[in-house]
Amino acid sequence: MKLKNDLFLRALKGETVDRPPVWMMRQAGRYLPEFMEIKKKYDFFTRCQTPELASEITVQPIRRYGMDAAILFSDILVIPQAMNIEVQMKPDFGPYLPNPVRTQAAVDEVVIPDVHQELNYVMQAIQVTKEKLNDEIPLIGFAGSPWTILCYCVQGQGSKNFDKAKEFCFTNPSAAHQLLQKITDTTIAYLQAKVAAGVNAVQVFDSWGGMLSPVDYQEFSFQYIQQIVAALKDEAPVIVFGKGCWFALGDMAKSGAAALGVDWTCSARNARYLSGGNITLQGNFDPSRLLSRPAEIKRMVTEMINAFGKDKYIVNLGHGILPNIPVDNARAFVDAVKEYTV
Ligand SMILES: Cc1c2[nH]c(c1CCC(=O)O)Cc1[nH]c(c(CCC(=O)O)c1C)Cc1[nH]c(c(CCC(=O)O)c1C)Cc1[nH]c(c(C)c1CCC(=O)O)C2
Repeated sequence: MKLKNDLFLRALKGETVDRPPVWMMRQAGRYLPEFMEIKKKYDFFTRCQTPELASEITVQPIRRYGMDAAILFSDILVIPQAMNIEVQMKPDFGPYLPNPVRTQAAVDEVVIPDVHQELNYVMQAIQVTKEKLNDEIPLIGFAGSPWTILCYCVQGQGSKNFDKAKEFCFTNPSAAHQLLQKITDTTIAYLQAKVAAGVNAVQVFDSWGGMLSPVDYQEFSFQYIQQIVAALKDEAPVIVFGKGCWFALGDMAKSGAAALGVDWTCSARNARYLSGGNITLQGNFDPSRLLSRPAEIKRMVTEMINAFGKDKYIVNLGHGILPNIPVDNARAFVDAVKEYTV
């Protein structure tokens, strides 16, 4: 079915456009009052697991601002949860995994699930969301990178440096690679199922890739992302976003990905240079810059588009939107793109 607004998919193909498409990482979230209303009534995983709620939260930012793509409300941690690892979302704390995976025996206990069964609620949420979107705009599905998922599985919670996750990789690489491969196999099946259920593109979030040195990144992160891209690229366009991973843009550009995410510490010029100048890039507004006044946000967004160029470019933030962003500032970000003319 042809979408009424296919700007995002055209940018992923590298086609010439009048203006670049825009969406925001974590756009379905806590800066929206209508999201907070739902959050008051249902806990985190209930929101993820109830297709009616997940689809409603997904379309909330679209109704308010009219972005060019929607991203399914869910979380990267539904994968470890489906792999027999307990995951809790503690209010005002974040993810908490009471039994972190830190030994070979614990890795052996991790299962590769039947994603159609264990994560069937995600596929249902996709179908309901597609109905609500009514072929207006594309829907993005996502997963965490295997390294970023391992970070939570081993550390057991968020961390400034993920020291326990790194210690596990560096002292027991054989067990670490077995865990990474189990996560990779599950993620491939999961993303393939999401595409079959109706998502138009997928994004892999390597949120903690930048914690690794370039050499360790190859061993513990990139080779697994490469497997995911290779398995998915003929089924849907794949966006790879690695926070702090500017050093890997060259390898990522050759991976078969349709587009690469960039964070705000890398200039547009550098990102184009490092990625070879031919692949679509996505990013990279500093999420905290949405705290500037709306007029200044608009000016900076226009400058950002000029720096990346309107083609082969998707306007986004350099990481997820912060909960304390005023709703009118988020609107200024989206409107600046829609008002863009060369
Ligand atoms: C690392 C990571 C996680 N989850 C995710 C990542 C990768 C992206 C990134 O780096 O930001 C991905 C994610 N999580 C969520 C989405 C929704 C879709 C979207 O709008 O982008 C997406 C794409 C919902 C969520 N996931 C979570 C919330 C907030 C809690 C809540 O709603 O109760 C939302 C809206 C909880 C969550 N989930 C996670 C953390 C660290 C937290 C708590 C801290 C935080 O909120 O940022 C793990």
